[in-house]
Amino acid sequence: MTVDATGAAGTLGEVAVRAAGVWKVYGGGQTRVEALADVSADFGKGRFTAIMGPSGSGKSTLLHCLAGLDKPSDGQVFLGDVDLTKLPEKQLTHLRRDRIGFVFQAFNLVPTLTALENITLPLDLAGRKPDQDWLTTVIDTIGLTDRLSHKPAELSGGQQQRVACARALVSRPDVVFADEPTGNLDSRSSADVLAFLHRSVRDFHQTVVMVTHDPAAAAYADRVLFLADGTLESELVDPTAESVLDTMKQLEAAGAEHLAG
Ligand SMILES: Nc1ncnc2c1ncn2[C@@H]1O[C@H](COP(=O)(O)OP(=O)(O)OP(=O)(O)O)[C@@H](O)[C@H]1O
Repeated sequence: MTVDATGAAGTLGEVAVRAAGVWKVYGGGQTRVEALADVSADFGKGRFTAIMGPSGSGKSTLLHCLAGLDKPSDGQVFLGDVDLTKLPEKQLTHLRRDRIGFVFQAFNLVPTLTALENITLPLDLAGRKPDQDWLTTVIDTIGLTDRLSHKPAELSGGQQQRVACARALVSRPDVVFADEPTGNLDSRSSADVLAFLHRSVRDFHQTVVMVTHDPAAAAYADRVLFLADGTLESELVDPTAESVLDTMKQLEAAGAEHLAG
């Protein structure tokens, strides 16, 4: 299925990232796995998109290809009008550093640095000065002003993940890619992190693409794409936890029927 929704709820907007006929094939012969099979999708600028699907359906592979962390076997990925699949590794590294933010399930903070130093690390590495107004806005929004001098080990999991989100946003990237950002968190901390990502989109026009297993997490997004066996099977605009759950059940039932048939 080709999904061509450049924005949610019928608003046609600019495209931040585009997958065009993306394939990712591992192995060959009897061990050949089509992790992605001809996936095409647009991810609107200033939108929050969730990617869902059963285990092994290709979610992480798609996220990694979209973020330039992995090369598709075939097809193209555009960040704005730059084709990531054509970029030499060095330019790709610079582009990831300057234009993309990442949030992973394991918070990946540097243990010897304070929360503030972790947040500004991407800019320090790039030799850039933070935009003070934006830095203050991000820090105010994550709600950790009184914890900035703490090391990661002195913060809860939810607080560490909010620091990781702030780090992803500090350079005002074109897109933040989040891979199961709430996978290690309890429901209260998950809600804090998701509310922050949601606010970064709604109030600050950032763009977020998030892989999740959790229907409640997906409900924070403007739009949910559902993968099954490496292909896009379905899409929901303005999702609720209930509508996401229903769609997942339908896809699972269709998958079971397909296997039985
Ligand atoms: N490096 C690899 N070599 C071989 N097969 C791989 C590799 N990486 C992923 N795969 C396969 O590609 C398919 C998609 O994997 P992927 O990790 O993208 O799925 P996922 O939907 O993110 O799964 P999960 O929800 O369990 O994390 C799976 O069948 C997986 O076994």
